[in-house]
Amino acid sequence: MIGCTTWLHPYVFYLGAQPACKPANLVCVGRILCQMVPCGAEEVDEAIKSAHAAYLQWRKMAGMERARVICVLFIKGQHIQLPGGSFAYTRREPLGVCVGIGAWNYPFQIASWKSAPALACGNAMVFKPSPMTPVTAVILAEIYKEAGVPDGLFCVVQGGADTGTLLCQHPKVAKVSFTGSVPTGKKVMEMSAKGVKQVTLELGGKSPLLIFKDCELENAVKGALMANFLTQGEVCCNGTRVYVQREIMPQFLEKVVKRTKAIPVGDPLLDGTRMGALISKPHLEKVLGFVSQAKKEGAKVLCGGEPIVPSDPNLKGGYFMAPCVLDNCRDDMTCVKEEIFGPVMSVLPFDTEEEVIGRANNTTFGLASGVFTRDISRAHRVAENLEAGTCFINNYNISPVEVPFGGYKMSGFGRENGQVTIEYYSQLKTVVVEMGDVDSLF
Ligand SMILES: NC(=O)c1ccc[n+]([C@@H]2O[C@H](COP(=O)([O-])OP(=O)(O)OC[C@H]3O[C@@H](n4cnc5c(N)ncnc54)[C@H](O)[C@@H]3O)[C@@H](O)[C@H]2O)c1
Ligand SMILES: CCCCC=O
Repeated sequence: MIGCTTWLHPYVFYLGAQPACKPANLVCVGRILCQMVPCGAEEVDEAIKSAHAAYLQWRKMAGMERARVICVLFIKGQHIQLPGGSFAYTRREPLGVCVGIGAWNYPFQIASWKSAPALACGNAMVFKPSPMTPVTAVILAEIYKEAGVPDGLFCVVQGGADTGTLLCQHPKVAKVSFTGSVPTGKKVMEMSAKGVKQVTLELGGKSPLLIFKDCELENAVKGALMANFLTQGEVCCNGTRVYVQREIMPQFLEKVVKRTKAIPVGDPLLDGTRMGALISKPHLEKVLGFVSQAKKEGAKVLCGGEPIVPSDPNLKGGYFMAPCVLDNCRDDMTCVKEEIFGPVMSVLPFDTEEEVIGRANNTTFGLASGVFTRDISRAHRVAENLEAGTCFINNYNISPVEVPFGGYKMSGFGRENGQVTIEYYSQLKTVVVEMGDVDSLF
């Protein structure tokens, strides 16, 4: 393990049932997966120092040399011609030791999306996974080690808010890339500002999905399911406010409810399963609380919204719930305004394009959005007018690693994935070269 600081003890981690992160030999949920000790000031300092020592060697390596252990994107500067044959050029240089702090819902991807470009640009990274999902970042450290990444360059520290705070406040840290909720993101930004550290914030969302009457309805229904129920609905960019043009609402609801009721919920290691358990008991209770609140505010539950105890005795301790579709929703309801982060779809009618764009943008979030229509002009017009970092046209939740991902408004700033990531893990040095004599004023 490369400089991988992982201790065993008091932190107790329960196994959720996320297909992406679940070890293959464990099928039970609600049981202890592992126990770890949160890192304190001494361990955090040790990890940052070891990352810094590795960085001093790594930063000197050419992109081609780094490419032997990590697939390096083309990192290049510019040449700028000046009068009299003089010129300037720019170099993209690394920032130093970067910190990555991750959420629990995409633990391996978040660790990879942050560390791979950071290392490719010549930085070191100290990564803190969520205390709910501490294991996969350690596996990533082992993968890097096997690939030939130098010792100390990628360090994993375990812990929660206190450890995260120590990382953000450490004077040797040049940048913090954070994925998590808006309230924690604000704290991270505040702490980083004190040390004038660069920040990338990948925060929460409450994204709109607009379904026009001229859409291909089967695709729109499938898209709405992808936008709401992928990974138990625990996805930041989910399109949980589903606006459907009034004329097609009955057909849409009939199809969406039929498909939702048929989603196989259970053991994510089985091929046929399409939805696992939620991450924890408190989170399940929070999501169910949103459903109760929605009912009190006038929403109608068309299906799901209640806990499920699967028939398999191995799954009895798990935090399963039936995916839920809410009808009769209004823009002022809690379920429509707040991020639920569970399998709950809120459906709302609309009449005109102008009206729905105004309603879709009436939120402090701006992570993603989607539109289903056969009208190509409308599709691009809507994409332009929605205030969000991503707009999916005639599909939803397609996020390949080549494509930039990130938010507008309170969903954050900076981008992950794609070529543009280089800008967020490097700084620009300008070198000015005089080819003649110095024309001095003095
Ligand atoms: N935009 C994105 O790319 C993206 C991706 C995944 C998840 N998310 C968001 O993440 C949230 C769910 O994740 P969560 O519950 O783990 O979020 P969270 O904000 O509670 O925690 C995120 C991380 O921050 C750490 N942390 C907590 N307090 C801290 C502090 N004071 N200083 C430094 N670090 C601190 C946590 O230990 C954890 O590692 C949702 O809002 C979801 O939308 C966003
Ligand atoms: C595209 C997946 C981003 C992760 C959000 O929760």
